[in-house]
Parts: sequence; structure tokens; C-alpha cells
Amino acid sequence: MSPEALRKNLQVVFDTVLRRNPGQPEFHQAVHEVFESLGPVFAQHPEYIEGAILDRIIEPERQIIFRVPWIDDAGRVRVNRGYRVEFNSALGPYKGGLRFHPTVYSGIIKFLGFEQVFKNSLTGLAMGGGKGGADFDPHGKSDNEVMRFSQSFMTELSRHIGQYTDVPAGDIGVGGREIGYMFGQYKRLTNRFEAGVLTGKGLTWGGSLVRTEATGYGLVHFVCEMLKMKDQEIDGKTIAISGSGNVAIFAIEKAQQLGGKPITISDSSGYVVDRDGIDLDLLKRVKLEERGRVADYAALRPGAHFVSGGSVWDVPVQIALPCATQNEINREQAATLVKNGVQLVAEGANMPSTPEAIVTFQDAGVLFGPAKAANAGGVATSGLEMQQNAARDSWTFDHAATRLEQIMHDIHSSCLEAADRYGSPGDYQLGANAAGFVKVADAMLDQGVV
Ligand SMILES: NC(=O)C1=CN([C@@H]2O[C@H](COP(=O)(O)OP(=O)(O)OC[C@H]3O[C@@H](n4cnc5c(N)ncnc54)[C@H](O)[C@@H]3O)[C@@H](O)[C@H]2O)C=CC1
Ligand SMILES: O=C(O)CCC(=O)C(=O)O
Repeated sequence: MSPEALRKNLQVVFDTVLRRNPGQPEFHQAVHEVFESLGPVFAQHPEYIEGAILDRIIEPERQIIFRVPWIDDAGRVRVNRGYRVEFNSALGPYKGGLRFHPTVYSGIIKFLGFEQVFKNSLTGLAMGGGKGGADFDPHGKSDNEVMRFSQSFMTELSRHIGQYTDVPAGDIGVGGREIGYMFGQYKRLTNRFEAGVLTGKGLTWGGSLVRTEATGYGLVHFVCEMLKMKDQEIDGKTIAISGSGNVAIFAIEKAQQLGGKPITISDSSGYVVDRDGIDLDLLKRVKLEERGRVADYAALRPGAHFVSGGSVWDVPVQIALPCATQNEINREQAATLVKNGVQLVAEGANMPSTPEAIVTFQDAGVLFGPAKAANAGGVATSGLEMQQNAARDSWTFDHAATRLEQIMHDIHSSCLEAADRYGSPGDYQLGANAAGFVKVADAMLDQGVV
């Protein structure tokens, strides 16, 4: 197929995405970003066009939307909307997190599910891709309210999931507490202790050591691999991190263990600069025990200051690790980071950089580690949790941590190999998309038109 015919084919499929998914810009963005990388892949693999892989891969295998009624502490009936998008099962059971956040709607869940398909493929483990969640805001809710909501959410979700079907986990707003309530309800509804139905479980009832830390640790391992290619180390480098949740906290922990110096955290109300380096014990206390805000951290930490509003990306650093949410770095913020001398950006959050921000980094020669590859350590360790559950085993911390580090090393190599093979040496974005896509596409061809 000529390059022109190929371009037209991609455009026709993308037009279908726009037509079938109106008003869902995040999903359009995620699909467009992958399509941009696939020209050279199709040039080498015309069988993917003939097999209509693209036409199929953009359509979720199943989308479930449901009512989640629950009763708040005042006795009032409340109603939220729940989602599970089972995107692609070519490589294994659907796998991906659940997000509880007021901004959740179909477009967010679909973009996350689409990304998850390729990310899970990159891990080398047998996992398809899916994502779910609800427009429920856990902030300001009591434990009992979160429990009643999680139980009601699981009452419907339980019909659609299972260790061989679909295995949810956490994401924004869903951590160990929520997974516990959901697992309890699933067990009660099914009368089965089916450990492999959810990951991110408590350590005494089927959870894996290192799953809590895995996304942040994996991100830093990926950064170290990127730096190694330039004969550099993380030791001594200043780091800006956004967010202050699961991914941010454990990225800070691993970076500090390796001598890096994270100096920022943020949440939706603003950011904190702590030039002496983030005090991790204090951060864990404020965020994980007290469920506080970053302003509370600044109030307790001499020398740190809280900036209300503004952008954490104004702070001059050598490495930037966005770990909060989608589209949190736009073109101007990327340009500020570049102007201030950033050398490396790696995405802990899903799709945190807008397309214009990515181009800004790439044009400036900044090393750019895309989310699909850089934050895959979380879901990879979920895959390791599923392995332990299947074997009724539980590994030591060191064993799970070593497996995680090896997987991140392998993902890094796969990205660079694919970037070479498809004509853009050193381009992690193209490499991640191409390597993730090819495995899923081959499996889909093997499995026929389904
Ligand atoms: N938890 C996991 O294993 C994985 C999470 N991710 C992604 O990492 C990101 C963070 O997730 P988690 O840390 O798990 O969630 P979390 O709920 O533990 O933390 C989210 C953090 O982001 C902050 N945040 C949310 N919206 C914000 C905004 N508009 N501006 C600034 N800060 C904001 C919150 O205040 C919170 O500190 C998300 O994009 C998620 O999809 C990616 C891979 C795996
Ligand atoms: O561990 C999992 O299954 C989910 C992780 C996740 O949601 C993600 O990679 O974005």
C-alpha cells in the first residue's frame, strides 16, 4: 500500500472514532497518539490492514454502564454512574484499574482502557486491557459511605468480572480501602474466595508485596534505564513530581533511595516546593494516614512553601515526573520546563502530556518516556499478583521487586528495539506504541474475526 493510501486508511478509521464517540476528546486524543506511530508498522505489515485490525482495535469489545445507588450518612439516597469498558482480550483477561473521581465519564474510561491494551502488552504478561470507575468523589466521604458505595458498585460489577474474564484494580481514588470493600462484597455475592478477581488486595488475603509501590518504583526504574543510555544516573538530580497519591509517593521513595532529589508535590489546590527534598515520612503521614492535602504538608514542614494555583512545572529541575492526571502538562508548561533546562520527562500518570507538550519536548531533544511504558510497573505487578494467586503462593518483597525491575528493563529494551525497527531510533513514544500494538495485532490475527 502506498504511503498516501495508508494515510487515507488511517484517516477513515479515525473518522469512525470521531463519529462513534462524539464529545469524548480524551479518547480521540489517545487513539490519535497511537495512530501517529503506526504508519511505519503498517508499511512492514500489510496483513494488519487486510485483517482490519485497526477497525477492530478501536472498538471496545464490551462497554457496561450502570446505576450505583447508595445511602449517605444522613440517610439520603444518592446515585452515581458506574462504568467498565472491556476493551481487548486478545492477550488475556481484561485487566486495568477502577477510577473514582467526579470527572469520570465514558470518554475518560475509554481513553484509559485503550491505553491499557498496549501497556499490558508491553509488560510481556498475559493480560488484555480494560478500565472502569464511577463519577463518585471519595473526598469528604466517611469510611462507611465509601464502603456502601463500593459495595453497591461491586453488586453490579460482579456480574461482569472474574479471574479468567476481567480483573480490576485501583486507579485515582481507588486504593487498598476500596479494593477491600469491593473484594468483601464480591465474596459475599458469589460465595467464593476468588483471589484472582481483583489485584491490589491486602497482604494477608491475597495481595502481593510491592504492588503498592510498583507504579512509582517502576517509573523510576524506567527513568534510570533512559539515563543509562546517556551514561547518566539519577543520583544528585533534582526532580519535579506532580500529584501526591500512590504513584507520586512511591516514585519519590525510589528516587530518594537512588540518590535523586524530588522537590515538589501537588494536588488540585496547588503545589509545594521543598528545596531540601520531600520529607517522605511526613508526606506518607499526611496523605496516607490523615488523607490530608499538600498544603497540610507545607504547614508542617519548615522551609517548604505552598503555592496556591500556578503550575508545578514552573519549578526548575532536571527531571519531571507527572504523576497526577491526564493533560496536566500543556505546550506552555512544557516550554517552561525546557527553558528551565529539563533533561528528561517520564509519565507516571496516564496521558499527562498534551500532544503539543510532547512535540515541545521532542523538538528540544528532551528524553521523553511515555506513560504506556514508563508507568507499566503497576499493572505488571498486578500480573505478578495474579500469578501468586493462581499458585496459592506469596513471594518475598525482594523476589517481587526483582521481577518488577527486570520487567521495566525489558519494556525499555522493547521500546528501543521497536523504535529502531520502525525507523525512529531513540523515539520511546513510537517504540512503545509499535511494540505494544504488534503483539496485540498478531494475537488478533491468530484468533480470527472475533
Ligand atoms: N495506581 C496505579 O497503579 C497506577 C496509576 N496510574 C495513573 O497515575 C495517576 C495517579 O494515580 P494514583 O496515584 O493511583 O491516584 P491517587 O488517587 O492515589 O492520587 C492521585 C493524585 O493526583 C492528584 N490530582 C488529581 N487531579 C489533580 C489535578 N487536577 N491537579 C493536580 N493534582 C491532581 C490528587 O490530588 C492525588 O494526589 C493517574 O493518572 C493514574 O491513572 C498509572 C498506572 C498505574
Ligand atoms: O494494576 C492494574 O490492573 C491497573 C493499573 C492501571 O490502572 C494502570 O496501569 O493505569
